[in-house]
Amino acid sequence: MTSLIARQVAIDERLLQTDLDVTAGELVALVGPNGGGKTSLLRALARIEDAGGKVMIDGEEVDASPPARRRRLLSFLPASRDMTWPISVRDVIALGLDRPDARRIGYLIEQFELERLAGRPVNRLSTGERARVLMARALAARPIALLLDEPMSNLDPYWVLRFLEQFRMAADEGQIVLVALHDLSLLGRFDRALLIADGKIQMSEAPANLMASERFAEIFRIRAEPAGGWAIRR
Ligand SMILES: Nc1ncnc2c1ncn2[C@@H]1O[C@H](COP(=O)(O)OP(=O)(O)OP(=O)(O)O)[C@@H](O)[C@H]1O
Repeated sequence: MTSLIARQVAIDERLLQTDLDVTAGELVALVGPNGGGKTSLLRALARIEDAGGKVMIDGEEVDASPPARRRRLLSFLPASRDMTWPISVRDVIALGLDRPDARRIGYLIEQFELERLAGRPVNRLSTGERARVLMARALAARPIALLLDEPMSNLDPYWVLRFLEQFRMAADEGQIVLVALHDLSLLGRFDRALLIADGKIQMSEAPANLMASERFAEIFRIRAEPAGGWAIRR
């Protein structure tokens, strides 16, 4: 079974030594308070930062893979939507590929409804539009593992649902999908949720169990309201 296996990854003062197993087909959410370590964990898994330990994807050690292979193993979507270069939408998506593939780019432009914007420089898009372009780029090479940092933070409700649909499709097609997010109302759409705080994975549970737990409320400093939603826990 295709999986991502991380052993003893750590970043000084930000991420304690962490082991993690994620199986293809599983949609996994990563939640936690601000500064808890979500981005640090994703960056450690993507080997963007020197995090020690090792990360294996589908049995291959990421550190030992040449750049072109690494692009097939994983893609990391950063939380920032900043893009200052005047590169066209089509060309930004192409950056996710090793070699030109007009069909693949056309498919992604269609999936993310970017036809009208395809020739426009990305620095002249709205934030949500840029989020769609960056997601298309992250998917372009059909990487085995998708490591996505707050991909839905700037999206309208339609696009939140469309992104969730894309993630489910990716998982169903055998990709590994790990998504950091803050919107707890979306957690129920995931198969498993990891709660990270103080640089440590504190819990790994089915979302409903996680949200019903005392530890979850304590770490987030919120409590569930009887009528739905959340209140500050004092
Ligand atoms: N470049 C950096 N250098 C040093 N410390 C950092 C750096 N980036 C983040 N940190 C610290 O590492 C810890 C974890 O940060 P991280 O960005 O991983 O959290 P997060 O869970 O993604 O937070 P948020 O929800 O605010 O995006 C925080 O205490 C933060 O202050």
